[in-house]
Amino acid sequence: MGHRLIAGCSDRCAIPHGHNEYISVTLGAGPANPQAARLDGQANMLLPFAEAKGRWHHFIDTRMDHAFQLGEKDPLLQWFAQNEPSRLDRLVVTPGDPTTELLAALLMAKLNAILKAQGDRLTVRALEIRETPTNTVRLVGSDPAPYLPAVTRPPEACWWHRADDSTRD
Ligand SMILES: Nc1nc2c(c(=O)[nH]1)N=C([C@H](O)[C@H](O)COP(=O)(O)OP(=O)(O)OP(=O)(O)O)CN2
Repeated sequence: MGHRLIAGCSDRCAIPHGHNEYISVTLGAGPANPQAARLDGQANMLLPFAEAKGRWHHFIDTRMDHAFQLGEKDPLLQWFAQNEPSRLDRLVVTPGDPTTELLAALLMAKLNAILKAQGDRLTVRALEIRETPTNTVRLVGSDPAPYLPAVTRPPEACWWHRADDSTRD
């Protein structure tokens, strides 16, 4: 992925640069029906691994991999809108700078929305982003709300609360 941080980190961080980020997710039995966590003595799967991973991997592989993460006030957004509008869908637009902390919270919200749309059979227990070998952010639990910046628009107008593949509004 690529990104830049313009709100006060450092000159170095304000130059567009990239990281090979690794995102790890821990899932548990879903909240919809805790009884459903008991294995049935036959197939003995909460959900086939392929099904549990498929939707999320599709989002990560098609929308996060090689994306350019920009804060919603970054003037580079306007540049893409004017000069390369066909690439707008390759942007991940964030409320404020796209730090690792923020991305962890946004992606936890996105995964919550996706799992809910898949029937609440699984729930997030933790999400970790390793940005570099020396920088890792790990959110434990399933509620990113305490970390998400306050935004004035309703949840459905925020891509991270929608179960679709959007990464901007
Ligand atoms: N709290 C945060 N601080 C910083 C973040 C962040 O997401 N959250 N991000 C950055 C930049 O992305 C920067 O590119 C990475 O930081 P840095 O540690 O300087 O990266 P290095 O690969 O140079 O790490 P070294 O261990 O120093 O080699 C900055 N800060």
